[in-house]
Amino acid sequence: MSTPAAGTLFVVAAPSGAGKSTLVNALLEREPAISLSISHTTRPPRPGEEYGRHYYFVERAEFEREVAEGIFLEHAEVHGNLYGTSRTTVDGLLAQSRDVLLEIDWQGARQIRAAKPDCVSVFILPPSRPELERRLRGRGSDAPEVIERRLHNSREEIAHAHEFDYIVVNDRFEDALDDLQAIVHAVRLRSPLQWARHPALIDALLAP
Ligand SMILES: Nc1ncnc2c1ncn2[C@@H]1O[C@H](COP(=O)(O)OP(=O)(O)OP(=O)(O)O)[C@@H](O)[C@H]1O
Ligand SMILES: Nc1nc2c(ncn2[C@@H]2O[C@H](COP(=O)(O)O)[C@@H](O)[C@H]2O)c(=O)[nH]1
Repeated sequence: MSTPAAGTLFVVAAPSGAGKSTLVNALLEREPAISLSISHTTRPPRPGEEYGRHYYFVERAEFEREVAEGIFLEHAEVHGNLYGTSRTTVDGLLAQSRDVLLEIDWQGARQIRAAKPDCVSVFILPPSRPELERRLRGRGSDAPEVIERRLHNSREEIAHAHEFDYIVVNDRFEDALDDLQAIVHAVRLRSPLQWARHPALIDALLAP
């Protein structure tokens, strides 16, 4: 008997505040067959965030022990906190032919590409730097110094956009969501899309 095909691993990254989580949550409502991997992190929970639903919140010592035990498929330090993806969770879901989505940073995406070359990676861009800042501040979830750090780090994140298979601009939310869903459908149909790479927008977002 032949082995059933493994699911697809989707990787989504973005500079903080571009709207990645909001887009991914809306995509998962449209595509309930995709499982979201819940990461481990040493970041303290934001108001309303729950253990096991948004993240597995752990102390740094515990996270470092887990790294040493090899439980992570990828892990990275992002904005001063550690984040990691459980290997057994992802491999278990893929083996059950489930599609899995990882919301991770560019460093993690690089590690995933090396470990799982068949993964499909998507980078979300904001339409402009002022809009990215408006969204980060408007979210109201982070202290001013955390927002400054994330805005500063956004340049490095965006500088890696070209490493991703697809780039989606999150200007009008519904358009970006349609784009993300079109990518998922194209992957399922094994019919790669011709997709814009947005070099001028990337240059503008990286400009001093
Ligand atoms: N297209 C959009 N237009 C206007 N606001 C948006 C749009 N998409 C998302 N937002 C808002 O921007 C804010 C940041 O979104 P979100 O929390 O999803 O960002 P993120 O990229 O996941 O950030 P982080 O990586 O820090 O978690 C939220 O308040 C969200 O409602
Ligand atoms: N490499 C990884 N990056 C991750 C993971 N989970 C989340 N992230 C990224 O961290 C930043 C900040 O997230 P926040 O929830 O504190 O706003 C963001 O870019 C996430 O995508 C992970 O498991 N590995």
